[in-house]
Amino acid sequence: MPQFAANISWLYPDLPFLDRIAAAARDGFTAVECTFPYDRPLRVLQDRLNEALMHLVLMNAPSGDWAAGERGLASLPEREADFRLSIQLGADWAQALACPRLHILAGCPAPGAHLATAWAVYEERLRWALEATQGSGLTLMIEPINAHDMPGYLLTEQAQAHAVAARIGSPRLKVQMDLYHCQRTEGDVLAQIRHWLPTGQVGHFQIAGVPSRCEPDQGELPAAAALALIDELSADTGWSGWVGCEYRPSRDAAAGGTSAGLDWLRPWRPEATMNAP
Ligand SMILES: O=C(O)C(=O)[C@H](O)CO
Ligand SMILES: [Mg+2]
Repeated sequence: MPQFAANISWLYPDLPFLDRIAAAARDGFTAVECTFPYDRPLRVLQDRLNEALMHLVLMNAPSGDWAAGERGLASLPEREADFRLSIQLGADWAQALACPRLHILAGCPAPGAHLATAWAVYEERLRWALEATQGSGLTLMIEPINAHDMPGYLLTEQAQAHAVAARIGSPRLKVQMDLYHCQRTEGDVLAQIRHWLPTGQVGHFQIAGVPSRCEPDQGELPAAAALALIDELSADTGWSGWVGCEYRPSRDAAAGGTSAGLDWLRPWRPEATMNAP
């Protein structure tokens, strides 16, 4: 059975960030993931995770000036010093939170930038990050992201990410396969899962409906078939990661919010106590 993590940067939007951990626990999750936890007190975050008996399984390294349009620093030649600091900070937080996976966003090269240089810088930076975090137990993640949501983002296709991971060749560098981005960019998501999961280079899945990015069963993503395939291939290959629920709930608080929209998850967690009716 796939294991599911609630992405608390996206789910439970009607609650304060820290309260989303307990809300996810009430809905039967045993793990959460998030994007950027850095503006909350680390100690409080640790306490909330411990109180809810919740694992944090994925977070992002700081990714530059988000408000100014930056989406990671890893491929930006002029941001080397800031990139290194972001990895050090992200790794420190991940370790303090016992989070085993740290996503490093590739970044959006400036319009007109020399792309071959951006790719070379990206690979060199990932190698540096692996070296800098050696002995930490952290797995570093790279994620192809679709160009509708993140115009100009360097890494958009599964094959690009897998080629980078294969060239670098570290068991601590894995691909974060977000089925929402994959379906939007490349389509044919079942064939993509069947092709890439057995490589051993997929370290995490995420899921959302396409194109709305709401509950996974809304829209064109074959969510049930995708989860069944992950289940089947996990049994064949021994894959044992998480599926992050990274979507924007379609129901507001008055309509039951995130919890009421979790019906799609019910077949996959028969043992869990879920608040959803
Ligand atoms: O946007 C996504 O899909 C992600 O998973 C990243 O964390 C970007 O924040
Ligand atoms: Mg994602």
